[in-house]
Amino acid sequence: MAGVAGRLARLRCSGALSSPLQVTRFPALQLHLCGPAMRASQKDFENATNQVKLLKKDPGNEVKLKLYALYKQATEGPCNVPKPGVLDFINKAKWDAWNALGSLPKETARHNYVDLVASLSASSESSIQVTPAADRKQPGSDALVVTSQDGITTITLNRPDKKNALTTQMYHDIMLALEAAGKDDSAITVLTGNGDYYCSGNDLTNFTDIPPGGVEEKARSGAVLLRDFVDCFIDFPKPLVAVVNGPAVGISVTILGLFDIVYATDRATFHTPFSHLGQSPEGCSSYTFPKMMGPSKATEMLVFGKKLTAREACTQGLVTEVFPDSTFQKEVWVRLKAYSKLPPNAMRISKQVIRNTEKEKLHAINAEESNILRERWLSDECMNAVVSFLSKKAKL
Ligand SMILES: CCCCC/C=C/C(=O)SCCNC(=O)CCNC(=O)[C@H](O)C(C)(C)COP(=O)(O)OP(=O)(O)OC[C@H]1O[C@@H](n2cnc3c(N)ncnc32)[C@H](O)[C@@H]1OP(=O)(O)O
Repeated sequence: MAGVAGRLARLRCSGALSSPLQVTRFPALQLHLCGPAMRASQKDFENATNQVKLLKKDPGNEVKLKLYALYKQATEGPCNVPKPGVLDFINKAKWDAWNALGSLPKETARHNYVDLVASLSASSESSIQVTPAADRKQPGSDALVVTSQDGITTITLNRPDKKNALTTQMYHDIMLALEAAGKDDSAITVLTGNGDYYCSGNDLTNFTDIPPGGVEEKARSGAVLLRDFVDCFIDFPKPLVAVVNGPAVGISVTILGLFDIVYATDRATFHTPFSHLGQSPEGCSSYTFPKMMGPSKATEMLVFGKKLTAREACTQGLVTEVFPDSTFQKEVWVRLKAYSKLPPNAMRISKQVIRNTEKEKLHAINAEESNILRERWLSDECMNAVVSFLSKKAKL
């Protein structure tokens, strides 16, 4: 554990790569202002540092780095600490951002900080004032888009530049979206991705957001989140369809066993590299995969990380049907629109007849997989894999 703790200490990030609130957890953010402010007063600056803690929306890593750099410049002046080593990538990113401000005067930095926080607060306010269509509560960030049309509620993963990797916020938003979709007047619910990927699985930077309770607390809360997330798929009451628009990795693959239909473009691949990541299967795949494809094919995927093409996944029963990429969207949506016109109550009841017998078992398996993963997340094998990816040394 000492090795893990050491690496985690380097991974730990209080503003650059984690939640918005962590911007405020730098020791340096304890105020010790000196000198008069010329354009933004000391009071404005203090208010702004408090306002940052109240932002409702994660401003993203780039903005967090800017805030960090401006804060340091405003309170300490030009960067005056040694450059961190190349492997200490988080502190190096922070150092780079601060150092890039050169000899910017403290007063200007203070003013820019106040301006930046004001603009973030304004956009955060306007995003929660938007009245959602069809009385739907909108997700907490743009990373998830929920729409309803033609009797279909579509939940779209919308982080194409990150291959739709799932942030902690997105897990929560997907759960809320599923809860609402389960109760709305649509007949079918679809999960899909925006961009060239369907989803690259868990966002590995989630591991860098360590709470005050340390890595054990992080692993514990991660396991609770995972269990709750997968429970929503087990319990989803109406037909749930995955429109797999590109490659799928990790948890986005394992939960496919809980969908009622999986349509895939022939460009999609299905990859569960848990051993490579020092992790273990989740999403009830330790049960659904052997059941659908037999234990040995499931082992190739879940233990040895064999990546399946869409056609192979279809042969194994993980995918319902594969479509040529050029006609994928058109063919799939025509099909789904026709299905959505079928009597919704009959579809809902038929789904429940098919699925309900297994529900209790699936919940127990989900709880067990989540517990096992909690242990795995504390292992050196897992931490090494995450560090390798985040330091850009490894890709799947
Ligand atoms: C609480 C619930 C936990 C549930 C447990 C879940 C487990 C899992 O899901 S395990 C699977 C985790 N996923 C991965 O290990 C995938 C890691 N990503 C990759 O290996 C590659 O990015 C790729 C193969 C998915 C795509 O490679 P490529 O086409 O070369 O694209 P880039 O690597 O340049 O990616 C663009 C951009 O996106 C970032 N990114 C992609 N995937 C993730 C990810 N899973 N987590 C964090 N970031 C990811 C990537 O770092 C690039 O970012 P920039 O460098 O900033 O552009």
